[in-house]
Amino acid sequence: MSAIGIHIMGKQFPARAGAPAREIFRDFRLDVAAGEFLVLLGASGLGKTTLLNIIAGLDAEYRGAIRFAGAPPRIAYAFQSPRLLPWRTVLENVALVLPSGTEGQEAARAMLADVGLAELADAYPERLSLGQQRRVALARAFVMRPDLLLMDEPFVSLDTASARRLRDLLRRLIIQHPATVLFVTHDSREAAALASRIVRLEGTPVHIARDVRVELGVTERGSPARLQAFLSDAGLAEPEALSGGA
Ligand SMILES: Nc1ncnc2c1ncn2[C@@H]1O[C@H](COP(=O)(O)OP(=O)(O)OP(=O)(O)O)[C@@H](O)[C@H]1O
Repeated sequence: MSAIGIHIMGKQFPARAGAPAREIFRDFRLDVAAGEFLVLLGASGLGKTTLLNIIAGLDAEYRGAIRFAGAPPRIAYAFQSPRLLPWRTVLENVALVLPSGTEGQEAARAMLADVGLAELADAYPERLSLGQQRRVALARAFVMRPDLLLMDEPFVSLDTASARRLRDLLRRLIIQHPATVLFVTHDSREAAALASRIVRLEGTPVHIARDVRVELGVTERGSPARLQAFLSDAGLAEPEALSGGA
């Protein structure tokens, strides 16, 4: 697990294709405690993916620093789309992130069983539904035993029931394999269903509008009415219904 200190003094994107230059972050600070399940909630286009990319080390074009307590963490990143390699089987897609050899294959097979896909190990991704592909992406993230798990809207575009099943699966996986999680979504009910802490981001440049601890039990997290009540009390309620709601 991993404690993280984020300080982005400046991050801009230059003008492109008619869009003006944009300052995404200016003197932005966020500390994340080890073992926290932190959901970053915010509207589309705000800079949430940019923040994950900076933390992951994929985007180094910013001023500031990301500090990790202790040894550099093992980071897994679940992207918005599952990003499976179509020419590799499901098993190979999961084993890809592990050293080659029998042990890796066995670990990948066990993780596929954990996400309920043992029978599809030898299938190719094109045969899988979007929900199944997202399960493979979860397996690929967890099989490397990450200290820090970055998740960028990993359940977007799923129907309500599939999104709920995947959230239940994610909660179970986190209990089995504890990690610090930074999870991006624009869906406040999804945030309340999963988070130990919700940080709502707003504005350009981005600032923290709300920073709320979530202390709901498993039963409460499964109740849309209870989640809605929590969100209203916390000042996080959305005016409109959102896709993939809890
Ligand atoms: N490489 C780039 N060059 C120029 N602008 C970019 C680039 N990447 C992102 N942007 C712009 O920066 C802003 C933030 O993008 P980002 O993808 O981080 O937002 P987001 O909050 O994750 O949105 P979404 O929920 O839609 O994914 C957007 O306006 C986007 O168009």
